[in-house]
Amino acid sequence: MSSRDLLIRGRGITKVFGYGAAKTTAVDTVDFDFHKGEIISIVGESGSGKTTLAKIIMGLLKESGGSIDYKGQPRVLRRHADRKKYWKDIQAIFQDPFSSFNLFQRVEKLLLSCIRLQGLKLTKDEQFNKMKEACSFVNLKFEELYNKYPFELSGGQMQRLMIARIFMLHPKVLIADEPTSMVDACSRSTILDMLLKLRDENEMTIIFITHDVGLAYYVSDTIYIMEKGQIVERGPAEDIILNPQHAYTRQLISDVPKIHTAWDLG
Ligand SMILES: Nc1ncnc2c1ncn2[C@@H]1O[C@H](COP(=O)(O)OP(=O)(O)OP(=O)(O)O)[C@@H](O)[C@H]1O
Repeated sequence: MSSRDLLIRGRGITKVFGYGAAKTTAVDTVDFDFHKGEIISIVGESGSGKTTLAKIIMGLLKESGGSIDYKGQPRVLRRHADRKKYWKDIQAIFQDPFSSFNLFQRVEKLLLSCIRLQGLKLTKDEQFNKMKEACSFVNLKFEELYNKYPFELSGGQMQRLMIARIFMLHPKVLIADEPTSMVDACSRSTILDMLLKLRDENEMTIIFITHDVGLAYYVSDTIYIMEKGQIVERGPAEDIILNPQHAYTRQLISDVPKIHTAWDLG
């Protein structure tokens, strides 16, 4: 991919929590280059710093050191207006869908807020059709969700609803932090296929945050392996999985049975 397509570039990103003996370096001098339409997975065990890095990219946490460029310019998130503009382009789906929604806002209000965020002026009928279209994209029936509160939905329905929001918002970048943690294997591949379809339709950049090397191999163009806050290996998904160079990558892969051979259920 040419440097022309470079969308987000991070250099020396570091995040330190706490002070003195209680100090934790959650993210340690991380460099990254994410391109338009690229699917990236950041893979590592629990506590390796993936979510902290995702929150920094998202602009929800301030880095202790390093710099991020967005579309070739230093990213500035000082004023509310800067953040609002950035969040029009970059959206996230987090592990726990219940933490992402206002639980006292009905489903239709939640979807309507996406239409407002885009600044669209639509008639009631057009609004209804847009919400219906977004729900059917993720195999949800809008009529069945109408008038319901998020806490009345299952975890899987909530995760689909989050993707429906992304469908409506058309962000340039999506950060998906374990987006299929609440669904069974079958719904899992449906959700992944939905996200890949969005990438194909919108040239969206997707950053998957996961501990699952198999998922990373299945969906990504590029894999970053993260251990104890550092990126220990990065490269095309095929190279990383089929020809891992770092001992930690080899260990992650060996924990997944038969990642690149057919499953033998006999
Ligand atoms: N707000 C915080 N205050 C103090 N320490 C934190 C905070 N958030 C994260 N940490 C610490 O930073 C380290 C990295 O945590 P992080 O949640 O980024 O890891 P992770 O790889 O996303 O883990 P998981 O897969 O379990 O979500 C951990 O040691 C964690 O305890």
